[in-house]
Amino acid sequence: MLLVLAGSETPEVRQALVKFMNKISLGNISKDVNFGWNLSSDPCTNKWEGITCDSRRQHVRNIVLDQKNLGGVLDAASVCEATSLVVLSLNENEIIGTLPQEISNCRRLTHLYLSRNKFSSNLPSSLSRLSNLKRFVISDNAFSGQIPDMSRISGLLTFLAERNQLTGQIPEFDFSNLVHFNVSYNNLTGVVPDVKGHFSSSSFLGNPGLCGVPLPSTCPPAPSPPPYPVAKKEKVSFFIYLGYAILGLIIILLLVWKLFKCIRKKRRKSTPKDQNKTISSAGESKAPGNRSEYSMTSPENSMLSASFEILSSSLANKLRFEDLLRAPAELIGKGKHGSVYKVNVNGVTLVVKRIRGWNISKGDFKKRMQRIHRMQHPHVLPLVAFYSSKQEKLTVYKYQQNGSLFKHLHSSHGGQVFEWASRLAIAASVAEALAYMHEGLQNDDIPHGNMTSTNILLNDDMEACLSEYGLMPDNQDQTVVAQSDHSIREDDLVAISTHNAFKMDVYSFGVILLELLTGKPVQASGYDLARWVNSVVREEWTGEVLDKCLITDGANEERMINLLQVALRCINPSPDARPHMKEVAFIIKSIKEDEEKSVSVFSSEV
Ligand SMILES: Nc1ncnc2c1ncn2[C@@H]1O[C@H](COP(=O)(O)OP(=O)(O)OP(=O)(O)O)[C@@H](O)[C@H]1O
Repeated sequence: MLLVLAGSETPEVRQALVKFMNKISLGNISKDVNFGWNLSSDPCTNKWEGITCDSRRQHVRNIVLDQKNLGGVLDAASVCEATSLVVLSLNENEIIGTLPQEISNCRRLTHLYLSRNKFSSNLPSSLSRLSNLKRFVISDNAFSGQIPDMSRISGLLTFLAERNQLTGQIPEFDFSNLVHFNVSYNNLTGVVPDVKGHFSSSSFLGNPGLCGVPLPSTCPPAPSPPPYPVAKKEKVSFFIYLGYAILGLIIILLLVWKLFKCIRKKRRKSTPKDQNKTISSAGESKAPGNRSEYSMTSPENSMLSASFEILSSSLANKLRFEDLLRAPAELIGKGKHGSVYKVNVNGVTLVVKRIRGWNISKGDFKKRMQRIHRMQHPHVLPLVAFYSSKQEKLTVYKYQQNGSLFKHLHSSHGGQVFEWASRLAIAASVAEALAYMHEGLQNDDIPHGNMTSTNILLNDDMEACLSEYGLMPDNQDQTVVAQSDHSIREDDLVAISTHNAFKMDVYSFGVILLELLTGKPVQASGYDLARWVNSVVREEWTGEVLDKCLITDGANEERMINLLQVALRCINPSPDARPHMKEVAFIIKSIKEDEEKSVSVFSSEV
């Protein structure tokens, strides 16, 4: 009779798995009906012991055979025929022999647990090809030889190899990423590598030939290089030349110091003259942190002031355009559309964005800024004032000392995790704000135009505010569009309509969600976040894109995946297939509510 096993592993895979089981169990266990591993059944639909499959019960994902009294050898070539295998756990058995090179055929393997067995011989060099590996545990075996180079496995979180017979030096590891690392009680030698303060001596103890921090034994000084046989005469002339060189250096330093003093004197004298520069010729500092002075010529004074409008009533009494221009300004950034200055006026710290090259009339700019200002939302940073002349436009906002989302995601905070709940709250606030603005400004054709994590600022209560709404020149800056929407081909640019510009905001918001979920910057040295996430997800390794520090911090993976699905919809290459921000905001709000409920249930249980 022909046995038909619908939607299951192929006969070849089943055969390979049974072969693996025969070898690892020394041929005894396949006869044991309780294990159920045989050719007339299917590992997923007939639930072979120790096997779990994917949700559609088609492919083997995990093999967990801990404490099963297995005393044979590991046939890696056979078990890796199950190409979707993610977890292989064989802890606490009596398995003998080697870990074969063919283990690298298990390309998707993320967890490999082999502790407390009788494995021996060298670890295979092919381990470095298991690029998805997160946890590797081989403690309490008799592995010998050198630890292979696993530094290319960027997602490795655990490497536990204590109580083996490993020799040689500890190779390079990405210690800033590793969460668990232990090579104690082996025969390793040499200097302990820089573990960046992440691991204590207990990870290295019991290796008599190891030395250096964090172990108590200091390493002997490196042998000094053999003395260079220099003739006495040569030595003397060397010192003479050295003397000349030092003298020359002192003279040069003296000259530079004199020159510097002269320039400073001249500058002090010429300061009153420089203050007559107009705003359009005011010097821009070349690097953030330098100071530059705004100032204006008196004949134009009244004309310039007339183009200046204050919108925030709380600052209206205090702020005069002249004060703003005269105040010392610190350049804090140069973006695609101009420069940003931090200015202190009458005790209030403001940010002035100087927009260049926007071909919009004074009147249209004024109407646009007033329209945006009327929208008011708690998560949109209000405009304090604006200025418009033919050559340039200025917008003024209150300075947000907690900085941008970009800064919080991508700068180090002393090892502190930017926690999942905060990231989700930011996603929800920004989605809500953007949905509100889109709805109110749809008829005026004013999208945000430049949604980036640098334009999401955190206020004094660490709540997200959307900044610089509507500052992108309408459809003018096509290269900006092309840069931020990677789905748009250059020859399609002419076709970009305002409708698409709103959908562009949705795309850019999706990318911000990816930044929140992965903790990775949008672009760095040739790599592109949206493209990378799409490629990993296509390979069905969805969970792999999530920020590791969130996972180790106990963030809920299911809700992260839900948010990832929203992000993927937003970055759909086809603008029309992207959802409206209103729908996006609704979904994120419900994910956030789920999160809050689970936290409150958890705290009431505690
Ligand atoms: N109101 C503000 N308070 C504090 N920091 C701000 C404020 N506005 C802008 N910044 C910060 O100033 C820097 C420069 O801002 P800018 O908007 O020019 O840069 P960008 O967002 O990288 O470029 P662009 O918006 O032109 O694409 C950014 O780091 C931004 O987060």
